[in-house]
Amino acid sequence: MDEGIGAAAPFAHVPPSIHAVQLRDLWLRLGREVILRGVTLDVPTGEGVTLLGENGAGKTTLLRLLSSGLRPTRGEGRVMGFDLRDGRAVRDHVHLMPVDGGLYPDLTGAENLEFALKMHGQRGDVVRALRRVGLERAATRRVRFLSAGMRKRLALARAHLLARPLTLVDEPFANLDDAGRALTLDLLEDLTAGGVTLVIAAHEPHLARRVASRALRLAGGQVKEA
Ligand SMILES: Nc1ncnc2c1ncn2[C@@H]1O[C@H](COP(=O)(O)OP(=O)(O)OP(=O)(O)O)[C@@H](O)[C@H]1O
Repeated sequence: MDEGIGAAAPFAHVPPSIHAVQLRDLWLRLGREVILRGVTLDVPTGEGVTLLGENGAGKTTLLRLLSSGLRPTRGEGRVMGFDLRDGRAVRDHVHLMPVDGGLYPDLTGAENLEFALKMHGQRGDVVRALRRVGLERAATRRVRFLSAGMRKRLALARAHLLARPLTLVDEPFANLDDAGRALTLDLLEDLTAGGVTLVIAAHEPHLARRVASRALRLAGGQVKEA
């Protein structure tokens, strides 16, 4: 039995939405490049999705759009019932774990987690979270001195502490050893068991699909069932 981090917040204020993601003919242009070309997609709440696609297909871009880091050029989108253009509401309900972890390099491991909790007005057991990912010794070390795999573990601990209803994870298995991959699967499983909807961009479908069984492929700017 896994030791839970025990911080999953009740999201009683989340409006009932049977869909975690609803996109309608969504287009996105970045500079001269059109990355998304009319994406239409429904992801029911609680249904885990593995997002596949070649390098440069647009997976990270789509995750950034779903977390309101980018605005659609055309089309409509809602996440957890909120319009994608409503950045504040989206940020309150969606967590993106970027491929590099998106951590603050000059803060320690513990400070990164404490700061994330504070930003979201949440409480959580940071010491326990660090222990859960085997990073007790990183509590007082600045992130800039951690290895890529350690940063990944720390970012996972943060995603787990925050447990946003829609959690987007970009390449969670990259830079991890076997133990790290097993731990990642455990933590992601915990999230889904707690009702979190996961979208995982990954190049390892055999791993990602163990926790997010529906597979989608992004190619030519469009999303299709894989
Ligand atoms: N800020 C930007 N401005 C212009 N083009 C961008 C920007 N960010 C990404 N792109 C382009 O968008 C396309 C999709 O990139 P993205 O990072 O989303 O792909 P990906 O599927 O996540 O790739 P990978 O598997 O390599 O991580 C690429 O052609 C990339 O060059």
